[in-house]
Amino acid sequence: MSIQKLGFIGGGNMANAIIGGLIESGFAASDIMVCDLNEAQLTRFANAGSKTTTQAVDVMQWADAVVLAVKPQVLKAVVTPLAEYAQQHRPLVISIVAAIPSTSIDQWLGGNNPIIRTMPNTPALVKAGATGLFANERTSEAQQQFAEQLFSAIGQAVWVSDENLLHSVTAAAGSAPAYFFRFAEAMTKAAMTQNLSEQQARELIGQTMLGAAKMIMETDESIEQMCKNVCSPNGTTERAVASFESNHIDSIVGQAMTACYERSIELSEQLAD
Ligand SMILES: NC(=O)C1=CN([C@@H]2O[C@H](COP(=O)(O)OP(=O)(O)OC[C@H]3O[C@@H](n4cnc5c(N)ncnc54)[C@H](O)[C@@H]3O)[C@@H](O)[C@H]2O)C=CC1
Ligand SMILES: O=C(O)[C@@H]1CCC=N1
Repeated sequence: MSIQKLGFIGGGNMANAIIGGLIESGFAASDIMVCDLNEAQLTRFANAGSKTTTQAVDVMQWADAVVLAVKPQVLKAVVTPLAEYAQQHRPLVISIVAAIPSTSIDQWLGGNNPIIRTMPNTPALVKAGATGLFANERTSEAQQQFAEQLFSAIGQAVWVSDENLLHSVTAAAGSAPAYFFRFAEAMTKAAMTQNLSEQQARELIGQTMLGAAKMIMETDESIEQMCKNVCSPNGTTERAVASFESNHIDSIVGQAMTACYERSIELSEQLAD
């Protein structure tokens, strides 16, 4: 079965980022249907030319591929009533929901469903997302190719063969834009104490983060060496890096990512069946 019609159950922050990036990459808005209980959330999708509904069953009956994009805490209640439609229509199910394993989603949808679990992130909105993907054994090669094309259209798609690695992907990518935003916020505050305006700081810091990221993605130099290349002996950068080291930056970052990883496992243990 070819996949053309893409449905979303949940039209919030992450769905909006994915849909925005897909339309920007040329995906037809009219081939997208979004379901959300909050009609205000649906307006932006309708304005972009997508179909909208407040009934998840409409998506399940219409779409060739259904993206589950509600919060983990409500997923079971949302999908369980859709089992009969999943069994009849058997769309490809793509979950962006953190922590909930494909086995639980499959059980809640009546069994034997092709499911691809993903862990995307919000830079998808500007086609610079990073997404981890895992396919259960009922997905076809064509379905896996569709998912890869979908998430490659909005950034980098990385397959994992062990679904448990999606906990690690959550810590390293799914949640990680927040780490960089928080770091940029701290840099902006510091820059403003050094008399740059907030706009000047935003432009300089944003471009520097973008440039560093492009160097990581487009060169083969180690990240450690690229850091050393900035540190002129006895210069300015050495002082900044020394300050980071004396404040145990590796420990700070490691503790944060461990907290994220452990919360993902905790949610899985709490919510999976
Ligand atoms: N925000 C992010 O950066 C990322 C989020 N995710 C995952 O994406 C999922 C959604 O997260 P966000 O978009 O941030 O949350 P959100 O709260 O912005 O969006 C969730 C949407 O689901 C809607 N909803 C709730 N119950 C519904 C129902 N019964 N039928 C239809 N829609 C319903 C809500 O009205 C809301 O608009 C979560 O499972 C999260 O773990 C994954 C990767 C990144
Ligand atoms: O914070 C969360 O739970 C979601 C999943 C990854 C990013 N946001």
